[in-house]
Amino acid sequence: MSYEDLALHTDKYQINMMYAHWKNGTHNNIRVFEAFFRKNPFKSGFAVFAGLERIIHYVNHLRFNEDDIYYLRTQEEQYDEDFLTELKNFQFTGELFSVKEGTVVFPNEPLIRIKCRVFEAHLLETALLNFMNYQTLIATKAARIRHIAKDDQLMEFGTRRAQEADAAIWGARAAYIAGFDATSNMRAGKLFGIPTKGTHAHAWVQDHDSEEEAFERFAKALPDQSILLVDTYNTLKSGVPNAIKVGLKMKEEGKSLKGIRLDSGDLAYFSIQARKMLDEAGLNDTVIVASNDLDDDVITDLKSQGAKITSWGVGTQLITASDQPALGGVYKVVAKYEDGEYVPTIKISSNVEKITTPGYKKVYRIINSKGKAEADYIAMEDEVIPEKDIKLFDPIHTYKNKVVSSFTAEKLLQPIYIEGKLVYELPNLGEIRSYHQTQLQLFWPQHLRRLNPQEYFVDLSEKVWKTKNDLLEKYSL
Ligand SMILES: Nc1ncnc2c1ncn2[C@@H]1O[C@H](COP(=O)(O)OP(=O)(O)OP(=O)(O)O)[C@@H](O)[C@H]1O
Ligand SMILES: O=P(O)(O)OC[C@H]1O[C@H](OP(=O)(O)OP(=O)(O)O)[C@H](O)[C@@H]1O
Ligand SMILES: O=C(O)c1cccnc1
Repeated sequence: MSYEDLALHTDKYQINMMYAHWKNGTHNNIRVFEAFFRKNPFKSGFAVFAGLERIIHYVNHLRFNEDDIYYLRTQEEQYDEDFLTELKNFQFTGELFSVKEGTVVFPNEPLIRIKCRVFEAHLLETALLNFMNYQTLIATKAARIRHIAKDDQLMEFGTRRAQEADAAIWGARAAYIAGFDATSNMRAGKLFGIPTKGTHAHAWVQDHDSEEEAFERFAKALPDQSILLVDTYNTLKSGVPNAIKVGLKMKEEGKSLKGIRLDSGDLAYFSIQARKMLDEAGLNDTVIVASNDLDDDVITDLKSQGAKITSWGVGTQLITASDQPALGGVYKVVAKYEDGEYVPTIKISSNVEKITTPGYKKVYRIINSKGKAEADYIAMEDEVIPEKDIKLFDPIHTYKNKVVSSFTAEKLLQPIYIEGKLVYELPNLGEIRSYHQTQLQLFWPQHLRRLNPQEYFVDLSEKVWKTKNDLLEKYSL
């Protein structure tokens, strides 16, 4: 893959803060920032973390080139030349921890933690959130679709409606992580190794004198991908009968018609009728593929109507996350590193949800003796958590608590960069996809269901909880 120069892929206020720090001589102060989101998207009970690989590409290639420096000079004459020289020598020198792609994650837990010079931390914020927010959103939407599609085939068809080229390919990758089987985007296939699949468009049928001829020629050219689009003229009166004629000829030649695709009309009714017609003709192995503005809601409904569709092409609604077009992930400072110590900092808000959780922290997934996740548990980085009898309590209603006696505590944040050096071995996409499946096994179905899922708890250690409350008290006016 070729890498773009993304140093200026940031908000101007980040460069302004970098400048002001530099001017005041505070740019080398070490700070800890965390990226997290406050609310699950799509009223889901969870999200699926994605975006780390792109973040790693970004950090690895994070340099200001001559053009960038020239541009900055033209934009702000107050930027001192020595500051621009400092930018020329910029590289990430800090520490970055992250959860792995494919991890099932929840609101208000750190997904990425950065400890570095404040100068670097500011520059990274915008790009890092841009990648994490979009890819996590699409992976979560894809997981919801996979959840209801069960074992059916899912194909990602979104490129033509995606918010430009980057969204198309990284969205295809996020969808694959969360359980889609293939993408129609050949570039995504090439870059990431995602299996590619495709049928044909109406234009193919319209380009021939008859629908039957169109089907025959397509099937002859590509017997292994013979999925015929049957709705150009009349689905049940011409499309399906013509596909059956071709299917029977293929059968005589020892081949098989792989499928038909429905792309309009009542997909439940058409699929039920088409299934009958195909079965009566002995084409029991020919599958029915559907497309047309599908999403998890429509697929759920179609299944409840007994639709005979076993393969789904999903485009627009997935790639644009149309029922919630953004994940509100944020990046907040949580600690200052001063005189060898981490000093927790807090952001107070009248909106309780927006109050941050202070401190240089780590997060564990507490897994009980039955192999199920009980809660996530946020502790200070230097805290030693109990080996048994861990007390989990609701941070607001602390009387709601329980003790889990026997458990394993899995660390969610993995070291990615230490002192600016990449220490993480990037898994391949297949490994990420399988890891996501094993993640889902950890959770009870009530947390994973699509509608009104039960909340999964993200709890604080007593030390973190006390630190937060002490700071709240200190700053309460
Ligand atoms: N039986 C069904 N139950 C619920 N939703 C359905 C059913 N059949 C199709 N749909 C969905 O209803 C919507 C129909 O949209 P629309 O009216 O644009 O499609 P259409 O009638 O097939 O026309 P077009 O040719 O413009 O695609 C699509 O999202 C489709 O997936
Ligand atoms: O509906 P989506 O989930 O985005 O899936 C991709 C859609 O793209 C194609 O349609 P096309 O671009 O030719 O337009 P049309 O079928 O809407 O006319 C295809 O036939 C699907 O309907
Ligand atoms: O292969 C297909 O059928 C396809 C691909 C992209 C968009 N619509 C359909």
